[in-house]
Amino acid sequence: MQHALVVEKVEKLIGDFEIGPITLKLEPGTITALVGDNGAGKSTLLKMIMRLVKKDSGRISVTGVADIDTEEQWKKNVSYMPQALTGVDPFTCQKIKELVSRWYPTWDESFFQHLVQEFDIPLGKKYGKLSQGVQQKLSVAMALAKDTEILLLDEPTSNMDILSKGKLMNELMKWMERGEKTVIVASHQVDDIKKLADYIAFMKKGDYLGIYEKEELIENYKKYWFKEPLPTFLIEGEIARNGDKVLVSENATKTDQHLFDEGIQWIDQQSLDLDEVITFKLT
Ligand SMILES: Nc1ncnc2c1ncn2[C@@H]1O[C@H](COP(=O)(O)OP(=O)(O)OP(=O)(O)O)[C@@H](O)[C@H]1O
Repeated sequence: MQHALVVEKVEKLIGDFEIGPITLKLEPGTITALVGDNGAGKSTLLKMIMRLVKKDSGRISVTGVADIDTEEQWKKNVSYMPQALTGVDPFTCQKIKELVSRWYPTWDESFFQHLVQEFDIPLGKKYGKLSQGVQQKLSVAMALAKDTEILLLDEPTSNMDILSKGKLMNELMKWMERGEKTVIVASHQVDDIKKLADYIAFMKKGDYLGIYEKEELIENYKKYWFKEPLPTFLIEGEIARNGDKVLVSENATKTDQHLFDEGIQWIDQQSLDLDEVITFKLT
């Protein structure tokens, strides 16, 4: 399988804060949510992929090309929506769009105009005068209109209202159907992750905890209820207990087998919600 984006053993030291090593191999046609606590290193990873921050070691390659030499080649393949645009406050949205779009040979003007309508973006207004939510709408509209194969989104909906978030989800899903698109989205929004992500990659305090298929991850985490108190020894897969009759597992297959072997019967069993899974992963 040809991966669309490969991040291999990437490391970065910021002061005494270590990020990585991070290894991610992303298949075309997938959305990966990058999830972690504040300051975990998610934005820094996206910036390293975007070459805005220099990595100390490791390799980042796109569609099998280890070193894309020119800016031009890079821009054909990758677009990035940062948390905030800097240095553009005095410019109108229209001007910013003109400055950005000319660099992208794949720029889709009619799609951009569709997003302007959909999100009600005031093209004639100065960026610095817009609310943060509207600034995000412009950023995301430009990122999608670049129509590159790889798209990196850093907290795209953190300031958006509920209606706009929903619209963006739908636009992004439709956008994925345009071709072999590969997306990484750094997000704290569980609803977005639930709806969009095929994979979830976790970071915690600079450490990379791995990448998981979302459905598989949800299936693995289960809560069990028992009639009788549990034995004191650790059950395989166990990660938490509430009292002595409720157990949480991160590997339901192993837990089921162990309980069966020990002749312990549960009275109820339930999958965890994604926000609970994320909480367990990051604590
Ligand atoms: N330019 C910089 N100078 C100094 N420290 C930095 C710089 N950029 C990032 N850091 C530090 O690196 C760490 C990772 O920051 P980063 O912004 O990548 O985290 P994050 O996971 O995106 O956080 P959040 O969820 O809050 O956006 C933090 O401790 C941050 O303070």
